[in-house]
Amino acid sequence: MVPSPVPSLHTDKYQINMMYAHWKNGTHRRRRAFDLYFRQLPFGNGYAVFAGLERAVHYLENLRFTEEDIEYLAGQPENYDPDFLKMLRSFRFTGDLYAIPEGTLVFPNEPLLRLEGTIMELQLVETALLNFVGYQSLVATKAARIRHVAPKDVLMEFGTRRAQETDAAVWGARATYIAGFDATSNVRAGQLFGIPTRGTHSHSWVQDFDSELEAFRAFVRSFPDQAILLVDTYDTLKSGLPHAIQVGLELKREGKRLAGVRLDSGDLAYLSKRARQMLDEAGLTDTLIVASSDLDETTILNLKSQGARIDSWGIGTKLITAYDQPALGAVYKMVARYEQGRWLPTLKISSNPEKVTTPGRKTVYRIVDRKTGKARGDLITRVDTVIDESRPLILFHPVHTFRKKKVTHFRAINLLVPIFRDGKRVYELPSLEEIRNYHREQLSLFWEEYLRLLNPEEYPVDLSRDLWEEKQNLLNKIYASIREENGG
Ligand SMILES: Nc1ncnc2c1ncn2[C@@H]1O[C@H](COP(=O)(O)OP(=O)(O)OP(=O)(O)O)[C@@H](O)[C@H]1O
Ligand SMILES: O=P(O)(O)OC[C@H]1O[C@H](OP(=O)(O)OP(=O)(O)O)[C@H](O)[C@@H]1O
Ligand SMILES: O=C(O)c1cccnc1
Repeated sequence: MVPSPVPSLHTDKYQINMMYAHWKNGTHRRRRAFDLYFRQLPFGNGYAVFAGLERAVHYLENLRFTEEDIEYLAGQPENYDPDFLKMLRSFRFTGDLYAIPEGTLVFPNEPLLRLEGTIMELQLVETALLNFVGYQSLVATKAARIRHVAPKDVLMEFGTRRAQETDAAVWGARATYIAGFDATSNVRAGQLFGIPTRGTHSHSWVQDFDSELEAFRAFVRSFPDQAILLVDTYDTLKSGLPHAIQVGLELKREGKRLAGVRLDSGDLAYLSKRARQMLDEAGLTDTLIVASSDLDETTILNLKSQGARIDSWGIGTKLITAYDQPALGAVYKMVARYEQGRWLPTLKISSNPEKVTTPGRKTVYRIVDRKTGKARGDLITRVDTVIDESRPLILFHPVHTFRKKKVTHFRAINLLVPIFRDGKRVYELPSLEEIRNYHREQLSLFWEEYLRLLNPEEYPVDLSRDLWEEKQNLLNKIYASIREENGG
């Protein structure tokens, strides 16, 4: 099922104004190239998980200005020329898109998307693309951190009620599934994407009955074998668990099973250990223990270190809102201009050398050691660079250039694949299951040193020598011309 299209006006006003000014100047058809990337890893993690491509594809494919959009723009104080608005009626995305597949582990400064097209269309789409990729990659990365601390447990995404509105809830749920979550509570996300949906019940279910026992009996009657009973409405150890056990034993006598109990407050380590003991002593050894309540990777890791006996985790607020880092800070920068039949690299200078953009149309190779099957580093090259796998490759750090290494017996995997050519989609979107499996394979390419949660090793992302030199030359040229203009 394809979600409803993203409106073309889901953009910043300045994009429309630049489109208009280009149109007025007759420069709107200039061909340009942009890279979308981020500069810093979120949550102190050693990698990010790329997500957001599927939405970007639907968006670009369906990009249209409706009559209502045009009417709205006509009423704006900018007084757009009616001919410009007329032109928008037939507006379509006509450019090329290259992208890294969803689920890939990605690193700072690598182009995640490269777009080539008219300046007018490439300005328009900037905002929405940053919006999709930034948020979905952030949530996928947060989910990957949680999966890392609970590799074998059942992980359920419970965030919708705390999410930043509807789209964040459903696309966020999808991002968590890519990164290894097992299910979501959001039924619409299940319908749209085929993610398994799960649910227990709330405190109000228990409050709605005269007694907790009656509430539990009524619930399991509707879901024999599947019910998970929330045991903390009154008193977890003295009321909730004894009642759940009583109901569990009644089910057992009928040849059925109490699927689980959910702990939602108190000391989750202590309570889960006691719950396991009480359930086991009653013979309910296959009744699982689910926990929820403000969880994230740090709490889960702590609970595990305390010996918590929790089989399944329901995680909401801190996951869906990327609580400890609410934005990825992705950027979209012009990297090349097509002039007189050739692409000219362009860059944006910053006082911070790490923020100077890398000019030109580029791609990213993942260099994988053939013996160990592990990634040695990523290499950003010019788009037309072909890496000869039969010859040794020298990788060097783009800022600390003395940090070098020689790699032999490797595979060089080009991460950027064509998605659109001349506005036509040339890429078949993989299924969500394929993306999720691919993500798991991606993780196996990396040594644990890059994957650990705390102070991970920095994974090398290097520039090819010619690209590095091109950047230095362009920088020197720009500074020389600034000096000249300022009288040396
Ligand atoms: N043993 C534990 N070690 C570390 N953190 C824990 C442990 N048990 C629970 N927590 C976490 O401590 C926090 C407790 O939250 P809070 O103080 O709101 O209390 P609560 O028990 O959830 O009560 P209520 O839901 O009634 O407000 C939650 O984030 C929970 O995940
Ligand atoms: O804590 P989070 O990670 O955000 O997970 C979702 C929370 O949402 C529910 O609580 P809520 O108080 O909203 O409703 P309830 O009555 O069902 O407990 C649930 O019980 C979890 O505690
Ligand atoms: O199914 C649940 O237990 C659930 C779903 C969403 C939020 N809190 C709990």
